[in-house]
Amino acid sequence: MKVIVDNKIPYIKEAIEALADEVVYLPGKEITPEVVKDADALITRTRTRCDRTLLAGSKVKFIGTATIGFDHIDTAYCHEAGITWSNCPGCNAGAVEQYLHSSLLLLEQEKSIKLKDACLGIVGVGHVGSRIQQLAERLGMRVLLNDPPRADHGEKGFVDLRTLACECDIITFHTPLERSGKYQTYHLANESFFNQLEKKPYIINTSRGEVIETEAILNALATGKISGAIIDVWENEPNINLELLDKVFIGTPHIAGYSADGKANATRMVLESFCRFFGKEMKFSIVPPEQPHVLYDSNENVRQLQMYNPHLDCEVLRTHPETFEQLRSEYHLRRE
Ligand SMILES: NC(=O)c1ccc[n+]([C@@H]2O[C@H](COP(=O)([O-])OP(=O)(O)OC[C@H]3O[C@@H](n4cnc5c(N)ncnc54)[C@H](O)[C@@H]3O)[C@@H](O)[C@H]2O)c1
Ligand SMILES: O=C(O)[C@H](O)[C@H](O)COP(=O)(O)O
Repeated sequence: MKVIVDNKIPYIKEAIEALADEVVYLPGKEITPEVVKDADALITRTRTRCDRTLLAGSKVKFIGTATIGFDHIDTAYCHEAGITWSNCPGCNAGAVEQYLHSSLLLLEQEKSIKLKDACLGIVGVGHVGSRIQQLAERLGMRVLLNDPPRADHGEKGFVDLRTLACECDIITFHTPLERSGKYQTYHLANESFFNQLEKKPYIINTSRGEVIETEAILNALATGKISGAIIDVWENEPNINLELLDKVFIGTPHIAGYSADGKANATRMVLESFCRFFGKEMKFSIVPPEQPHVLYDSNENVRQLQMYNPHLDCEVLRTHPETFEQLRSEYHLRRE
């Protein structure tokens, strides 16, 4: 069996080489139709678009993406072509929670937002959003939740986006990228959304860049409809809008989910799916490296920012925005 593996998936080598006859490691962008033609399986990340162009005429039967998001997989085409695919739900939700926690503390320390008096709006309350809800409640914030698919399933406790727009001091996006349909999220935050905002909130996006319309958020920043933004995901990565990078409070190169713990979860989960599909025994143990010995501060907030301060990632990106993809692929995976 031949498997193509994205060469930036950590902790996978020993396990996959024990499971497959031939393993080819490549950068995500170099996984081409030529390469996948005689492969049985792909283990990818978000950097490989898996669609008809890549897969037509190939032997591929299984695609596992070692990520939460799967908007890079054309699931309708996979269904049509009889290709089974899987993602890793929740694998790096803890890392995104860490990113949000540090970001909220920085808003309090540097932008004079009193978290205990503030209202946080969460758009999309799935694996990540639910953790952010619990985090915000621990921080003493008032929380409003928006999740139309869950509300339509009869679940209680959700409000519409307009209510979030009217009442929130901070609004954070955690939806999948849906380009069309009843629950479209493509450009969910557009001109009309920003026009509804009443409290000049801060906007946070760690979901997918296309959930926020770049021109609309730039306009909202310029006209003071929002007080600022924290942006980890961008339209058109890696060629991001430099004016937006310049204007945001914090801008990072799509690394909110980049913890060693989250990456190990992803690798383990993708291998488990692979084994389930091919009927192989799961003999591997994928764990992140041991925690480094660091003397952490006894104050909880200081310790949180000591463990992860997104300003540092922002500084590097602002200095060299042209290295967006390199900053990601060479990222020093942090610990949760
Ligand atoms: N920046 C990063 O490094 C990073 C890391 C992890 C996940 N992500 C992204 O974060 C997003 C959330 O991940 P998750 O694991 O929580 O996904 P999830 O599927 O568990 O949850 C998404 C939630 O959004 C809801 N939703 C769908 N359409 C909606 C709409 N139109 N309006 C409001 N809510 C809607 C769903 O009902 C669901 O509850 C995804 O886009 C994922 O790709 C980014
Ligand atoms: O969807 C996800 O899990 C995240 O966006 C993740 O951080 C993307 O990871 P990558 O494709 O860069 O490995």
